[in-house]
Amino acid sequence: MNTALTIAGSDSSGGAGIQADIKTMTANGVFAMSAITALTAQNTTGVTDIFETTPHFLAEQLDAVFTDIFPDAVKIGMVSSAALIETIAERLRFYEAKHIVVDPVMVATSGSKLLRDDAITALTEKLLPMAEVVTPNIPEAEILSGLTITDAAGMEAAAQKISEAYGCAVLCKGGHKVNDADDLLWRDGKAQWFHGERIANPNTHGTGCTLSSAIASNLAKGYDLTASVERAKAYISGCLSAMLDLGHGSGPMNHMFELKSRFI
Ligand SMILES: Nc1ncnc2c1ncn2[C@@H]1O[C@H](COP(=O)(O)OP(=O)(O)O)[C@@H](O)[C@H]1O
Ligand SMILES: Cc1ncc(COP(=O)(O)O)c(N)n1
Repeated sequence: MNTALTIAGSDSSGGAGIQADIKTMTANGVFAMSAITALTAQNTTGVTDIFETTPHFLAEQLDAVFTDIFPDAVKIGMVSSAALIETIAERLRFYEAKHIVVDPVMVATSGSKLLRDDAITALTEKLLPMAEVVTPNIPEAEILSGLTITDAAGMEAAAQKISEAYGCAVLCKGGHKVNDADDLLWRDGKAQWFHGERIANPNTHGTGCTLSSAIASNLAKGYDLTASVERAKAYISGCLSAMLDLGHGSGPMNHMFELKSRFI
């Protein structure tokens, strides 16, 4: 069985973070492992507290995973401090980790901040250069590029700038647009668009976590980046189309929309 590791924060409400990642990897047929960067006290309406793992304990988790079951792909999500980012970069370089997908999580769908301001430089300088692909949403792409994005051309310009600055492919996600949900991949100087029908579902808690984990799962199974993004788009569209409605805020998605288990 192919294996994937998520390095991210725990979401107590189960819709985003480590929990979304493990559900996604499982539904996509890979064995999921985790290294937890922080515990969040969170639900669909917001984050009330964050308890960070120490860099030492994060390194211990990474050592435990890499020395036993080497992951075929790694997804990195919420990492709130520069010290934790540096630990991840150092350990992943040491183990020569393959197929690294970085979701530069900055703000939760509910509006709560998940990255300290002083950690942005560590993220760009240490993690992006190691990434096979980085998956910013539009506000994150604006911060990473320093550009304002108002249309498709703006997504291309920002993705190109980030890609050229840090030497990685960039998938600028279109979930924050109004008319469609088209995502743009900038790789090796070329743009490639992935069409997504906009689904009228207000429950989008965890969409970014889910997409990046689905991409990592597909890379783990041996698909190339284009096929991995295509398959991940189909997966997120399925999760959103299932129209799960839980909680009082922007709720989580249904990862079981196509599972045909006799235990469901
Ligand atoms: N309402 C929607 N309909 C269809 N796809 C969506 C919708 N909202 C988000 N997506 C897709 O979900 C993925 C995550 O996008 P986005 O919401 O922009 O990320 P984030 O959760 O990081 O803010 C992207 O592939 C995006 O196109
Ligand atoms: C622990 C954790 N990690 C990430 C997110 C971002 O979620 P989204 O995928 O909705 O941007 C979150 N809300 N909580």
